[in-house]
Amino acid sequence: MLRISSCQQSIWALGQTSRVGSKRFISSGNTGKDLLNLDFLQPFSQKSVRRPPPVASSSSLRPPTGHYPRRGPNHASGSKNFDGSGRIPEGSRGSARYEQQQPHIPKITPSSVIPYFEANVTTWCRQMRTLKRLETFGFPLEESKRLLMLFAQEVQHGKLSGSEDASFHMLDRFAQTHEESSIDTIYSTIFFSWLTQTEHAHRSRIIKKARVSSSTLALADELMETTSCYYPADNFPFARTMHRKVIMHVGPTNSGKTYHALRALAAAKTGVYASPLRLLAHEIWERLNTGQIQPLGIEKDPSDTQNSSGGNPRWERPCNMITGEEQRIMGEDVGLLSCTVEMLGYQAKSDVAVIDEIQMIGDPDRGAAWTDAVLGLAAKELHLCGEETVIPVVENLLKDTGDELIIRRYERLTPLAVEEESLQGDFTNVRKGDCIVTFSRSNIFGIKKMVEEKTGMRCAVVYGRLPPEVRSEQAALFNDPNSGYDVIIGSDAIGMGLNLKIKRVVFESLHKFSAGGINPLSVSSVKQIAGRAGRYGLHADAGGSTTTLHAQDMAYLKQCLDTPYVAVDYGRISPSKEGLSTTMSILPEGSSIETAFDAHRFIGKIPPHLRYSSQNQLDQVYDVIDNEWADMPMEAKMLLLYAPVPWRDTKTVDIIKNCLTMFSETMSVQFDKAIEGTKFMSILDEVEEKMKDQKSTNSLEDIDIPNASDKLMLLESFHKATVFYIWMSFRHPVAYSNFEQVSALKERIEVVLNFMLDVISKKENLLQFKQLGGKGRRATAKAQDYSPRRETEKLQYLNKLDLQKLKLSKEMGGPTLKSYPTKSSSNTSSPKEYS
Ligand SMILES: Nc1ncnc2c1ncn2[C@@H]1O[C@H](COP(=O)(O)OP(=O)(O)OP(=O)(O)O)[C@@H](O)[C@H]1O
Repeated sequence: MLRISSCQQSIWALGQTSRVGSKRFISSGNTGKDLLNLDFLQPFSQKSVRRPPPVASSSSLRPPTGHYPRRGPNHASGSKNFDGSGRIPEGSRGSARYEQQQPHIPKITPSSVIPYFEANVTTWCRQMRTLKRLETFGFPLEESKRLLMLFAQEVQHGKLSGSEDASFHMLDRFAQTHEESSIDTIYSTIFFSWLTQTEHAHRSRIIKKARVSSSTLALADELMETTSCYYPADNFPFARTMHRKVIMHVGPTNSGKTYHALRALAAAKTGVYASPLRLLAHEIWERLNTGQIQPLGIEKDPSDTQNSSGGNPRWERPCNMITGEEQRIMGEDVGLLSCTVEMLGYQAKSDVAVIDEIQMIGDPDRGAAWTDAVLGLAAKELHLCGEETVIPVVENLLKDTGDELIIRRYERLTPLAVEEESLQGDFTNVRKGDCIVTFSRSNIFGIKKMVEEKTGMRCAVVYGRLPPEVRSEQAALFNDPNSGYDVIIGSDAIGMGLNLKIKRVVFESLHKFSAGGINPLSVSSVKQIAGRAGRYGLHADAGGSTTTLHAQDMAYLKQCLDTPYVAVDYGRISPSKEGLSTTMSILPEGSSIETAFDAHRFIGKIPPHLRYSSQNQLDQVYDVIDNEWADMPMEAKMLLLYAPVPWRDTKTVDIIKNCLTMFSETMSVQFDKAIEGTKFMSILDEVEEKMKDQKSTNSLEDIDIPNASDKLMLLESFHKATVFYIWMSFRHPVAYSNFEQVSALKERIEVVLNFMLDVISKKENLLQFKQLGGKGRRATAKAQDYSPRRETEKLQYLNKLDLQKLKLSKEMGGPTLKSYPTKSSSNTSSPKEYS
């Protein structure tokens, strides 16, 4: 636990000492263990009043006027056509693409919603977590008990389930697709909408029967008002002044969706490309600047020449780039911008905006950024590229904006064949142009070793923990026919964003470990990954194929490719920074960030086609921010919440904590001090020495790095720490003043990581090969040399290295105030981007 010094307290002078919120008491299941002995509920728990459910037509489900949800002051008049029905969307039964299977979640059919609601209300009201949650929101315990008792009584007497009331409280959400906590959430939001109903008779009854004070009712009203977001489109007044033309480009992977949207962008005077990945933002930025995207309406001309990047000089479009950690500014008056979706700004109008991978709107962790982008981009023409499955969610979002929606459907440009046979577990069947997909990091290196031994071909590797720069480099090696890297081994990170010359995708496995155990890959993931084979325009022999390593997986592969995409049931929404701050100001003093999020999740009304973002990834964040840095000012907490912090990586988090301590104590964060006591620099130096050895022998065979796998992992963590520092230096340039040095360090790590990827499969047996079906025959490894291009680059790098190290050690000594070429950063929000 970090100690908060007195100096820190004076900097974070909010005087917050007592914490009310804690997540510990919130248990996940309704097991009965957390039931309180709430005698006050006994009169109602025994007699469940059952009545036949009313038939709720979609029109009858419209919230009555004069009730919550309240609309913000900026509500656009064009949004009167919002349906607000809460009806169960077509195709919403199936598992959502990004959700875990939750077998313990009850199946509630539309016709059993009301019996379910009434029969289980007492259980919900009796749960310890229900009462405790109300307490963290500031409701007095005794009043909460009486309120819950009255609520249970009224529910059981059918007071909330007449057709008008059922629709007002949106009871049909019980029958929509569920995630783990949704039953609890739905009960809670119904409870609050009941509590804050405005009719005089209702209020008098509550005051009289539950003996609730007016301050408690006022608190409920205030919380309801600040946490409700029933008309999220209203949060973007700038876009609401426009009548936008929204064009959805939908179809399978490799069907040309993005191609058409990008042509419109390249022809626009002003425009923005929003990417799911840093890598992709970079790629599009480069392609626009170097004339590799043919602007719509501009034809090829026989007299056209090629620039050094292979682009057409007539098509070059100056474009800036902003991601969480990088800014490439070509000029102040440049009309185009490529950025990650979390870095979008909503204060400027443009002609064309492109949002890529729109189906990410359903992603539990990041989906809210896509929802904001769809609602908030003030573009005359908004292009959304992605899967067809997301159309209903977008349609629902746009009902509230009055925009025009055009849907363009595409077919795959090249055929994708499923091969008759698997590789029969034999790596000698691997061919040039294969991409082998596996889901653990150690498997990746094990397979690389096996393939290299058995076929003599070299393998590039791509997986999620690798920095995007290294992934790009590995992809370039695979795409370069002269590099010697003929095979690529990857995790599902290959599914998005890299242009790879894959001829065949081979699944080592179709199961992946994720929270909750080992689960089969979703249909959508299988299609997306397999679809990378035979990228249009990259192969002379157009078309690709897919298969599995093991025969037993073939049936599931075929089944997935034959199954239609599963619908995205709902989009995601997150409380805004401002919303959270207001909520914090209403909650009891010292409340945690987690309590503020909970208030939004468990009180506020949101439209039926949206859900709040998942809390899964925030657990570690709460641990650090709420427990260790409880006294940190709200603004600093919010910044940290959106910073690129790999919360599960304790090595990186330790460095980040050092940075935060330095920031709070001295307002000067020196990176060398933050990493003091770690092995990071010594490992980096050690590997760089090995690179020099390799330079003299020109062979990897004699390079021996003990515990290379562990060191690789540490270097990956080290890289993430540099990324965090650079990100913070954009927000606090004076305090995080080692920007240039840390950037140089980051580049060094990237080069070393690439080297390690080569070394590692040579020296370590990372896998039980039998498990992979290897026959144990050790083929003579062919000595592999680097391609001339790569070798020259490496020599140049090594020559620069000593110079750089010298400079770095001098410069890291003390605080230096540097100004950076491009620090716009009016937008410091949410770079939780994937890289
Ligand atoms: N009409 C076309 N003429 C030339 N090249 C095209 C055309 N359409 C698409 N391409 C090329 O085909 C490849 C796939 O296109 P694109 O990236 O637009 O597909 P996509 O449907 O967006 O797939 P993904 O979702 O996998 O990115 C790209 O390299 C693109 O430049």
